[in-house]
Amino acid sequence: MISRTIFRNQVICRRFATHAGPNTSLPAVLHLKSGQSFSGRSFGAPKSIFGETVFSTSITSYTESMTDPSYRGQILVFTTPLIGNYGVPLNKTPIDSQDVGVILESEGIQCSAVVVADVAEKFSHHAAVESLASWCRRSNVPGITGVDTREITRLLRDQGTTLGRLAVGADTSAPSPTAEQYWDPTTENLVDQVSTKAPYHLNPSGDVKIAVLDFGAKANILRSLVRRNAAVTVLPWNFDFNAVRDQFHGLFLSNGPGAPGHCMEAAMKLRKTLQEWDKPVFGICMGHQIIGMAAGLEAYRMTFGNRGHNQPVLALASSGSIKAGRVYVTSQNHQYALRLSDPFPEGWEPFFINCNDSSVEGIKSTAGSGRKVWGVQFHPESAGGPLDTIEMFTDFINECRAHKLLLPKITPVDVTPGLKTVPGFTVPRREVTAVA
Ligand SMILES: NC(=O)CC[C@H](N)C(=O)O
Repeated sequence: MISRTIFRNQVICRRFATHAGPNTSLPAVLHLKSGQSFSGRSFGAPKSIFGETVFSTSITSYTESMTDPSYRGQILVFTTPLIGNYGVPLNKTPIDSQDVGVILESEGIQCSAVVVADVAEKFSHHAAVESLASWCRRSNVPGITGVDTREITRLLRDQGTTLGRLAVGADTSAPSPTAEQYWDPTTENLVDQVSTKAPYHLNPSGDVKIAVLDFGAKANILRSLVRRNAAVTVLPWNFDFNAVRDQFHGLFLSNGPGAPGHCMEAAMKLRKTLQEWDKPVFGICMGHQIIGMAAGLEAYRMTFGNRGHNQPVLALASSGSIKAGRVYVTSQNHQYALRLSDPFPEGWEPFFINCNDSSVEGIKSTAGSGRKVWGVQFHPESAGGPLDTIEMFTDFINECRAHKLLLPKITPVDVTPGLKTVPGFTVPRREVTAVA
């Protein structure tokens, strides 16, 4: 049985692999605003683009990263050298109550371009239907292969996230762009481009009603709520939640692309919600930054940002499945963070801190505040990445179930059973700045 399945997959892969290789006929050049240029070959769409050049250290899940709406406007450099070797799956599922309509993180590729050391021309995976090059071509997204991604990453790691241009074909013989020509995606409200335009429902027969403010929600966040039997209503990012809040048992704020400052309007509406509504609120990444801004904290642009699936965070407080003193390995993709203020706004406390750069990784309402509100900078839903903190979704749903509904709690799974807590362990304060 197993060998027959392997044989069938090999036949399928060979069939697709024969006509799915990269378009190696065109030259491509990645220019950085800091002055460096890297020459390689084009694959995917034969077009040139501007964007913000960022690197991710994730070793798997290029399909999930590329469809994550938080990568909107970014030229994504993969530090893993061989990308594309398991191809790309069909991004559709039959709609049923437990489903959110896609296999990947959104309907299509969200990043502006991809940069890889060595794009795989042949791919092998039972669910793959096409190559990375073919998917990029079909999606009108350019890629460059054959460049030294170690060198690019070392530059970005020293000077910080840098604006870039991927020039393809005839554009490669044009001079590098001038500083004024580079387009900075963070000057635009990218959230408005990716958020749903109209409210929609998932799993309407679920027993707890959750509103999701969609700043560019990854599908696995919606899946993680639906799988815990939530009835989910997804609302546009600037929807007036206060007008409908009585219909819901909890509010969730999603991840999203670009600068959080563009969403100040949402933060001000949330401030009113938090003053007048006592039900649970949970936010991830952009959602966490908006909760922080509503609480009175400042969101600032980091020099480097964190993108990868191996970011260690230390829990500073216990809450639900999270134990103070434990280090959790997390999936991350962000450029902005909340500033650690001293004192913290009244009624709030830091929840997690990053073990590498000491940035704020989570905040929560204090026990005495009368509220249950948490935000985390990392991605508990991962896709891809480790599931160390996945039970934070169970914690949120349980708080919503307990709040006046009096439904029984779901038992969380201990996903890190072997981990010991280290009472009193703190991360030394480190300053991370760009090399001049
Ligand atoms: N994944 C996210 O939600 C990212 C939030 C925000 N765009 C940042 O870069 O920090």
